[in-house]
Amino acid sequence: MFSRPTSSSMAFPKKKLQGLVAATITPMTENGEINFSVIGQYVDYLVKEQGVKNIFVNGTTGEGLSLSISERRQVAEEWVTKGKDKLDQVVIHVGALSLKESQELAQHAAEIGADGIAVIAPFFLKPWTKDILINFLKEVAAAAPALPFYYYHIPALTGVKIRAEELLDGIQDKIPTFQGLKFSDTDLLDFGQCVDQNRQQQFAFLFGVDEQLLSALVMGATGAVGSTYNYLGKKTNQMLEAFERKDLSLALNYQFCIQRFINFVVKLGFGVSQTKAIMTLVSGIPMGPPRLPLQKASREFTDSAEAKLKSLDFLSFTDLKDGSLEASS
Ligand SMILES: CC(=O)N[C@@H]([C@@H](O)[C@H](O)[C@H](O)CO)[C@@H](O)CC(=O)C(=O)O
Repeated sequence: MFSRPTSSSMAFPKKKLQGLVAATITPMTENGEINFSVIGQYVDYLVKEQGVKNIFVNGTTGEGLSLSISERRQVAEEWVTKGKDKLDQVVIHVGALSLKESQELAQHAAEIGADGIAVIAPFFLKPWTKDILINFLKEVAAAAPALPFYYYHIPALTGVKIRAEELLDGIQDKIPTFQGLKFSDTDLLDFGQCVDQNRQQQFAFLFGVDEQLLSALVMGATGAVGSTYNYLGKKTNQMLEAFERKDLSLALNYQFCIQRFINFVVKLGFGVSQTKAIMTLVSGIPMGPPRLPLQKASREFTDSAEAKLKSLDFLSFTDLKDGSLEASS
């Protein structure tokens, strides 16, 4: 249970953000406009077919930084509207290079009834110290004083290498709405220390490297945000359940199986464009092409990914049995 003391000015969520959070794709039409018409269907698909009831909107997978501010507002609004009474939590990524734009988006997220906001480090003119980064985040958080705030740590993309463990040290004194970390990095020492040093705070520790989630669960991750939960949510939920039951051998089977797929596509070249193609294939909902500078995934990629998904039984959602690790390729 979420038990952090609350101040009267803050509307904390009924419950802590935990479990799987799908980093949503922004569906687009063939001519590059946002395809709002499929978002309702997308919500139903996540909930009914993948068992995923939390979403992270306008992040990396959602091409948030490639959208205009007006588009980001409309996308956020559509997900909140279509997710009402269906989703548990809708977190909006409001990070931007301009503090003012970020604040505008944060305020907007509060107005439309989102459940939280997340922010990456500005990545062109960069903050070089922890204190400067905190100051930036604090100014954004202050624009939505009633919304839980998450820091989105993704150093490989932002180039801001300030360790999350350092950043979290005393963060709530500066940002009272701080409620958790989305950690999209493979440094498990940093992640483990974030958990170890902040257990008392009841923060959400959301891991963002899907192929390594089991290791992060061992380190104390309380949830996960990722692109593959759009179409491998059900499989990953089975892994979470096995971990919860302390059946580590079965949990490892699931993680290895998921790794086989991710390893396969990574070798072919994997990113947001390929995520769009795989999601279209698995869900049947057209995600469309990505926006420039990204390029549409090739036909060869989609065919190979489909064959791999079939060979791993990922299109039929059958349960893995303990020992199937040896049987599958
Ligand atoms: C760099 C990147 O896109 N990482 C993904 C992962 O889900 C990633 O696609 C997955 O682990 C496969 O490598 C997420 O961390 C990104 C994410 O949550 C987001 O879209 O904001």
